Amino acid sequence: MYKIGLIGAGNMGFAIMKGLLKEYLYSHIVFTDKSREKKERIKEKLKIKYINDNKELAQKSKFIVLAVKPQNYDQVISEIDSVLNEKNIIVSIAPGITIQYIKERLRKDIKVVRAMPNTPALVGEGMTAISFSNDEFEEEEIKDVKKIFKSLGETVIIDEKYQDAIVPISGSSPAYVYMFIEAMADAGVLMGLPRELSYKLASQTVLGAAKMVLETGKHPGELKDNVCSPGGTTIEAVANLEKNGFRGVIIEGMNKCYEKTKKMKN
Ligand SMILES: NC(=O)C1=CN([C@@H]2O[C@H](COP(=O)(O)OP(=O)(O)OC[C@H]3O[C@@H](n4cnc5c(N)ncnc54)[C@H](O)[C@@H]3O)[C@@H](O)[C@H]2O)C=CC1
Ligand SMILES: O=C(O)[C@@H]1CCC=N1
Repeated sequence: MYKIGLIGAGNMGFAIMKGLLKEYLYSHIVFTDKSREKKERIKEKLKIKYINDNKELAQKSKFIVLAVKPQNYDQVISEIDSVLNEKNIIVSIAPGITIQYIKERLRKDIKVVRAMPNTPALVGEGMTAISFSNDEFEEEEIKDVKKIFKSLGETVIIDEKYQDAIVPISGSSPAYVYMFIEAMADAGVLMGLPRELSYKLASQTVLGAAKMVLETGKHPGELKDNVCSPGGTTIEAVANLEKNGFRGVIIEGMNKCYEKTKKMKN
């Protein structure tokens, strides 16, 4: 019997497995994927075993993480449904798919966790928001779920009603943070800096600024003010970014992401 079985070993499935290895032995984890080549590559890289059949994986795992695209959920759920029992816990990481949606597609009353992780799990700096179906979970099971996601980085437990809003703020947001880093590096290159040096300077600065917010507890506005010397260089950039709608563009983009999440499969 495996502790954790992952169905789907793509970007997120792989990041989760890599993170899990900080807390669990590779012999506690198993996975499936449609792609034979991907399975072989991951087995080679992480030493985690794969199974070819989703049903067999469900039969042999306590926690079953559905790490496939939302459009594959129905098919995967119907494949594993017949072998699930009350000891199983399904962990869904798909945007917009509710706990109720999954429960309605299962013949038995199986416990379902809805979580939204992100790919920085790969380097132990993930952020996962977790919701439990109701009070049917035992203390030990809640502890286990927290431990699974804790091995990927930070966790918060939230009411499921907030899950759709988690997607733009931490599930999808690494993408736009990378765009920000890329844009800063492009600007560096425009000014004559070598590309690699630009990436290093931009990404360490994003990391450092994020740590400042988390560790000083200061308002981001105050931290920004501390960088802006009166009549200095920074305020020139800040004023120009404001003129071009820097904040508005981010808020609007995230709102689009939220609207799309709500349309996924609720
Ligand atoms: N990529 C990200 O940053 C995040 C993704 N998610 C969610 O995680 C889930 C997976 O996303 P990604 O890993 O990015 O997608 P992906 O496309 O990289 O991986 C999905 C994997 O599932 C496999 N697959 C498809 N159908 C299958 C089946 N019937 N049985 C077994 N394997 C099957 C595919 O071969 C593929 O390797 C999605 O629901 C996504 O919305 C959640 C948080 C962040
Ligand atoms: O783009 C997506 O649909 C997934 C959900 C969160 C991050 N990636």
